Amino acid sequence: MVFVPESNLKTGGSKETEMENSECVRVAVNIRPLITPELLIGCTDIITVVPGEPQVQIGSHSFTYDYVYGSTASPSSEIFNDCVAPLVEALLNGYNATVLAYGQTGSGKTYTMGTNYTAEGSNSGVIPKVMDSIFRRVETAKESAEFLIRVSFIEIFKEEVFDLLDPNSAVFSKGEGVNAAKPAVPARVPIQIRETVNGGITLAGVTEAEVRNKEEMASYLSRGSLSRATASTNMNSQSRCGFTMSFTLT
Ligand SMILES: Nc1ncnc2c1ncn2[C@@H]1O[C@H](COP(=O)(O)OP(=O)(O)OP(=O)(O)O)[C@@H](O)[C@H]1O
Repeated sequence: MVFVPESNLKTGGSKETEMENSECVRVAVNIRPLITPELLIGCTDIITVVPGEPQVQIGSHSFTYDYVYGSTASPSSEIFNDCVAPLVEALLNGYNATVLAYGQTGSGKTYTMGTNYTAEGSNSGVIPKVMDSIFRRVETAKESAEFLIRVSFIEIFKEEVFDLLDPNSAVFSKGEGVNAAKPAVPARVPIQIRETVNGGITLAGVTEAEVRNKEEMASYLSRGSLSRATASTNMNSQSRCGFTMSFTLT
C-alpha cells in the first residue's frame, strides 16, 4: 500500500526536490494470513517480520518499509490510524491525498481497502473507515462550514476505464439497488481519458455523485462494487478500481 498527500508533491529534478518527494510517499506492507484453499494444498508462510522493525525477510533478502502490518507485526486494524487518518485530516484542510493498494491478484487489496463493501457486511477496510471519519468530522463542523461531497468509482479493466456508477449500466438500469443480481456480461461502454487545458488528466463524463451522508456514500461504494467486471482472487483478474471522494467548502 502506498499513500501520498498529493499537494506536497513537487516536480523537478533537484536533489532537494527528490528528497521531498521520497518523504511524502510512504509505503506500508500488509501481510495477509494464508487462506483455507492455500492451507489445504500445503502452502506455508515464507515471510518473517523483523521484531520491532518495519522490515520483512524472505529467505536471505530483507525489505524495509515505512510500516509493516499483519503476521507478527502490528495488527492490520492499525493501518487506518497510522497511515490514513492523517490523510483524512489533510483532505479536510484542502490537500489531495491518494491511497493506492498494490499487489499480486489475491494478495488482499480488496480486503484491506474494503472495496467490496456491502451495507450488511463488515465495516472494516480503509474506505469504510475513511467514510466514518469524514462524516464524523463533517457533522462536527456543520455549524461553521458546509461541505459539498462527491464520489466517483471507476474500474480499469483490460486497459479500458469504466464508470462503476454509470446509471445506464446494466446493474443500475435494473433499478434494484444494492441487492441487484450481477449480470453475467455487463453492457458497459468505456469512458475516455482526456487531457485538460492545463495538462491534467480527466475522465470524460464520469459520474460524480453528490452525497449528503455516510449511508449515501456507502450505497455508491456497494453499488459500484457490484458493477465490477470480475470477482477477486481470480488469477486472471485484470481489474483495478478507484474510489474518489472530492470536497468543496461552500
Ligand atoms: N488481512 C487478511 N486477513 C484475512 N483474510 C484476508 C486478508 N486479506 C485478504 N484476505 C482474504 O484473501 C483473499 C484474497 O483477498 P482479496 O480479494 O482482497 O485480494 P485482491 O488483491 O483484491 O485480489 P484481486 O487483485 O484478484 O482483486 C480473500 O479471500 C480475502 O478474504
